[in-house]
Amino acid sequence: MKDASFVHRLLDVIEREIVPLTVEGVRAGNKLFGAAILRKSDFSVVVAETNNEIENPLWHGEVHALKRFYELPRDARPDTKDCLFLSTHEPCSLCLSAITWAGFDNFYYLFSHMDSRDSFAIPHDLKILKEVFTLEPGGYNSSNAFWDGRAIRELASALPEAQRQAVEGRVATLSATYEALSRAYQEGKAGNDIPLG
Ligand SMILES: Nc1nc2[nH]cnc2c(=O)[nH]1
Repeated sequence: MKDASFVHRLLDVIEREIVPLTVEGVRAGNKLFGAAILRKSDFSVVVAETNNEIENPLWHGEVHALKRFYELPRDARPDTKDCLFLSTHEPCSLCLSAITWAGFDNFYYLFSHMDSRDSFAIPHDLKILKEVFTLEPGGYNSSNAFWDGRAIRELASALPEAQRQAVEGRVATLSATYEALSRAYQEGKAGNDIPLG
């Protein structure tokens, strides 16, 4: 079981490292997705990034973080097996593949594919899984030969009740932050040159 301090550290990274980048990214017209790569040894952040689809529709938050990661000099870049992959939203099919090809054995995310569709009005992740891979929501193999993918709230649900509630309180605050980012993105997206907006 992952302890409460681990869960809080992931939320800290989202709040302090990813959200500020995403505020800027959304202001520029990008979606609200973000990601970070942390060292397993001390949970320090190697890179944090945010979605940059207005530059390139492949620069999803996760892929953009991987791009930055591989731009680091080799001696400043830990092996992916020694890293945690953190994503604000459950990785889409593109990002699941990128995380796999980069050699991570894990990822953690805050919001689910269904949240992306229902709370953030971005249906494409689930639609691509259904149309291209014939997968229903929750239908991909979240524990497989390559990695274990876990929702932060699933980790929280295994904690003692008071600790679970403390995590849920922080998740509620973050949800409000992301709802505001979502409104800003949706209001401005008509003029953006993003194929699946
Ligand atoms: N997880 C995730 N899903 C997306 N769907 C569209 N863009 C993104 C992104 O950057 N991350």
